[in-house]
This record gives sequence, C-alpha cells and structure tokens, in this order.
Amino acid sequence: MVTRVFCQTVLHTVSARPLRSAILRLIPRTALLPWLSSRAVSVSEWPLLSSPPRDYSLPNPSWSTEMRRLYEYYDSLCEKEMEGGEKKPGGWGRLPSYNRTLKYAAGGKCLSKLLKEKARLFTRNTEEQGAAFEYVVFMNKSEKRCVCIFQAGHLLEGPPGNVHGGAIATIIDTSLGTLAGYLSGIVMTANLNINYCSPIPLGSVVLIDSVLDKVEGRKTFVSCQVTSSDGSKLHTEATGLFISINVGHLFGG
Ligand SMILES: CCCCCCCCCC(=O)SCCNC(=O)CCNC(=O)[C@H](O)C(C)(C)COP(=O)(O)OP(=O)(O)OC[C@H]1O[C@@H](n2cnc3c(N)ncnc32)[C@H](O)[C@@H]1OP(=O)(O)O
Repeated sequence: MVTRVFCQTVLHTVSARPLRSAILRLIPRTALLPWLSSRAVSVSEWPLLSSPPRDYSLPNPSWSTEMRRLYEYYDSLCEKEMEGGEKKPGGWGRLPSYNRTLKYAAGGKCLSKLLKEKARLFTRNTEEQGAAFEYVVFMNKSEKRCVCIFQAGHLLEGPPGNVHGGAIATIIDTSLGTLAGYLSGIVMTANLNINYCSPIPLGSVVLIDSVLDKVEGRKTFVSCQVTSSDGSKLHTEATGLFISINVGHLFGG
C-alpha cells in the first residue's frame, strides 16, 4: 500500500524521463500482475478497486456447448480447495482475465492517466459477448504448458466464413505471451513465426496448446499448435520469442 501510494505520487509529479524510468524500475512486479496476467490473482489483491472487475474468462451465455465442455474438462483438472482446507491436486489452474491492465493494478489516478482512461486490452475490448475473442487459459505450471480454449466470434471474419489471420496471430500472441509471462515475468513479444495450415471456421472452438521450448537469459522461446477441439485437425503452428523487460521499458525508459 505504502509502495503503491509512493509510486502514484512520485510518478504523478515526476516528468523527467530518466528519473521516471528509474522510479518505474523500483515498482514491484506485483503492481503489474494483470499484465503478467498470469499467476492466478484474486480480486482481493486489488484493494483499491471500488468494485471487482469482470473476469472475462468465466463462462457466459455466448459459449457453445463445445466451449463449455472443454472448459468443464480443464476446470475438473484444476487444483481445488476441498472440505477441511486440503487442496485437491490437479496441476492445472485457470487464469482470470480482465480488460484493463495498469489501472486495476495500481488503482490510482496516475497510472490510469499514463495509459489513458479508455485503454482496453485488445482481446477484451467489446462487451458484446461472443462477438470477438471468447477464450480462457488454463496453465499447467509443472509441465510449463498452457491450453487456451478459443471460440472465434463473428467480428473476427477474414476470408468469408473463416477467421482472419491477424485475429489468429492475436490469440496466438496472447497464449504464448501468457505462458512466457507466467514463467519469466514481464515480457514483450520480439518474434512470432506462424504457419497457417488450415482455415478456422468462424464460430468454431479451437485449442491452442503452448509449451516452453527453452529459456536463454532474457529470452523465452515458446511454441504452440492450434487444433480443432477434438485435436484431429491442425489449423496453425507457431513459435514465439519473448524478451524479459524492466517495467520502465513500457513507458519508453
Ligand atoms: C494482460 C494479458 C496479457 C496477455 C499476454 C499478451 C501478450 C502480448 C505481448 C505483446 O503483444 S507485446 C507487443 C508487441 N511487441 C513489441 O512491441 C516489442 C517491441 N520491441 C521491443 O520493445 C524491443 O525490441 C524488445 C523488448 C523486444 C527487445 O529490446 P531490448 O533492448 O530489451 O533487447 P535487446 O535488443 O538488447 O535484445 C536482447 C536479446 O534478444 C535478442 N532479440 C531482440 N529482438 C529480437 C528479435 N526480434 N528476434 C530475435 N532476437 C531478438 C537480441 O539479439 C538479444 O540477444 P543476445 O542477448 O543473445 O544478444
């Protein structure tokens, strides 16, 4: 709390770039948890929020039967607290997903001003359920792997009846970036290499299965396959390179 108020107050008043960058380097990583996305955070970790933000990774009425079936399957593999406080081991965890980044993390005026009040996460920028990116990410920490269940909405059309290649790249970047961020902290995409093997029908549900290939210093190499929900058809393959950065890099430091 003290750190947060300190950061907000100082950043609000400091405009000199080098000094601002130095201060941003001091902000604890927890101040950017939603950007890291990743380590399943609970809303209670954002005490300055007046109301809990919507978790977009939870089922909503637009989800198809197949989307729900897959959600329930992976949810059943998740670690759960049982009666008596014991945890049912599962190895998997669902990651919450919000449509804003720094404002929720810091809760204060300063950072929301830096990023502008209207900024929204690209993949969560419409309130119309089912229209664009409906997805949920399940992480398996010990396997260094995550699975994203993705239902492509009608606003993502590219070739008639099929999903736009840029939208596919976006959900791949999100899945790979979530895995890299989970494993390596704050990262940015340096390189994405995508092979489009077969079109993804609009409205269908696909699985994006991402794994860690290797970590070399600041470089995290990850890769994924996008398949039909039953795994029988390969739609897309991709590799990604993510570079670990200081927080200040996001602000031009
Ligand atoms: C809240 C939910 C979030 C869900 C996840 C969403 C994920 C979305 C992630 C994104 O979309 S990020 C936005 C798109 N990416 C960018 O805008 C990044 C723009 N590029 C940069 O900011 C910098 O180029 C970058 C941080 C990637 C690297 O700059 P640095 O100055 O920190 O690193 P440097 O250039 O010193 O390179 C470090 C190492 O990485 C290597 N490297 C850097 N860029 C590379 C590249 N493009 N290809 C291959 N190698 C690369 C570089 O050669 C070097 O290797 P060595 O250490 O072995 O010498």
